[in-house]
Amino acid sequence: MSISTSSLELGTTFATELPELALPWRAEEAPEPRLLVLNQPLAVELGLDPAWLRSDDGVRLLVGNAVPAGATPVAQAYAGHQFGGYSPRLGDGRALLLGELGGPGQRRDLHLKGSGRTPFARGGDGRAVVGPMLREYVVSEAMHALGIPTTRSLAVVATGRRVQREVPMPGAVLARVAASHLRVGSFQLARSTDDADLLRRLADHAIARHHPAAADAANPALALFEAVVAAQASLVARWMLVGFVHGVMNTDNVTISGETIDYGPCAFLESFDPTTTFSSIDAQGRYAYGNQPVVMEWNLARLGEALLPLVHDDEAEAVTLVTDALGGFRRQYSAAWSAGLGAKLGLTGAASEEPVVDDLLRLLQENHPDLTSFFRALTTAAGTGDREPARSLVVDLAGIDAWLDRWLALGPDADLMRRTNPVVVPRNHLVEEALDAATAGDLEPFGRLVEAVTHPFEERPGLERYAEPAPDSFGGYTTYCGT
Ligand SMILES: Nc1ncnc2c1ncn2[C@@H]1O[C@H](COP(=O)(O)OP(=O)(O)OP(=O)(O)O)[C@@H](O)[C@H]1O
Repeated sequence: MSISTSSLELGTTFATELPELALPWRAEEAPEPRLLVLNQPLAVELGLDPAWLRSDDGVRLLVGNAVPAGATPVAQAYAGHQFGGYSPRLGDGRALLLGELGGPGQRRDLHLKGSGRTPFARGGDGRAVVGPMLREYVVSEAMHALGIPTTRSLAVVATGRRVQREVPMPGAVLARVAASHLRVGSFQLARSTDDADLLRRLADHAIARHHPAAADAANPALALFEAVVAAQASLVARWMLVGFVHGVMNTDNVTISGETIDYGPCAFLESFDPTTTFSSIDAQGRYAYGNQPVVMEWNLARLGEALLPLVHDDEAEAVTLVTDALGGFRRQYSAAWSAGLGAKLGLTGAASEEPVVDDLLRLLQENHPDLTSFFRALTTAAGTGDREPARSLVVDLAGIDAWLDRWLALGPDADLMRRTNPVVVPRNHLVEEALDAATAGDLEPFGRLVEAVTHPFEERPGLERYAEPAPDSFGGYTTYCGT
């Protein structure tokens, strides 16, 4: 494949269809760009030549120093509720949509994060630093490997610039790929302008790009809303099943596509405790693990409000229709959670609806075992009959023995459990260790971590430590990884 910056074609659908939400802008020049990590499989999937991306020319593209001919990089405008408070004007303060890869039906955004100040930067410096960008890289790729819809990470490039944080840190740009960067906040902004045509064009754009079946519905805007509700109910159930805590579920971090976006103060549960948060800026625990479904429902209500004028001319009727559609969230979330939990226990069909499934939650809440280890221990019990690994993780031995008797009597499918319960998730202490090393210039631990978390269902010799909880158990660990 022969490709260069000048021959790379990037679509401009968003910029041309929604100019009110797209501010043409250029990245800040990176003085000494250096590729830290390239996602070779993703590059190939996108039809990009990894060897070219590694070249000086490719790295200049990935850091924003060069723009392909015909491309129109834009900062995208959006609004959003952050920790419950409405910000009317957010937008990409430190990011740019370079353009779209692929044709109709398979368009994907190529986007830069950390590429310099834009008119949406407010007081920010427009920059990002190596640690958090590598963190987004490794966690998003882990999520993808776990089968959870997510934005993807194509590359992280060090800029060669020191960025002022608490102490000066090495700067970096993340090249991110997403089904799109349309957010609930994009609709909130469009609605706030009172420009009915803009709101309509945004909905049409979202339907064409993500939920094309809605175009043929009697009420396309309502069908779009229903499709986003369904996608997000499924997504949050998947987060909950692996113990993922997003950490900053503001409406500007909820996509219309149903992909997970923005890996800031996120982490995976270790000890099972629904009140767990990992973000020091979330003092109230608004975005705690156990709150995530209800927070997502709240965020979707904000999307429903934004769509009201498109749903029906009569506002009262529109509210009724949107409220009914939002009611689908709880049903769909519960169905996805129950089926997923059943699969984690190797149970399908009627067996997955047995009370033993829900009874496990009580056991988990009372004993706080490490979530990932516990389900792998159950996998062992189903496969070999060895109950000791599971027993070793709980205090209430009589309780677990009685529960194991009832569950094993249902004949759980150990193969299904092996495919469903990861051995490896990006545990916080391992991520921090790898990022600290990378920030100091040693990328080897990061490479090993990526290798482990992108094969989450494999028990591989030499990688045992990636399956182990932190030695001091991270139940109460709080971090905000900064930006
Ligand atoms: N250093 C910064 N300079 C300028 N703007 C910033 C900076 N950090 C964050 N922002 C802006 O603040 C808002 C909220 O930030 P948040 O951390 O949710 O987004 P992000 O991580 O930068 O990007 P994304 O949500 O696309 O992953 C966004 O509008 C973002 O562009």
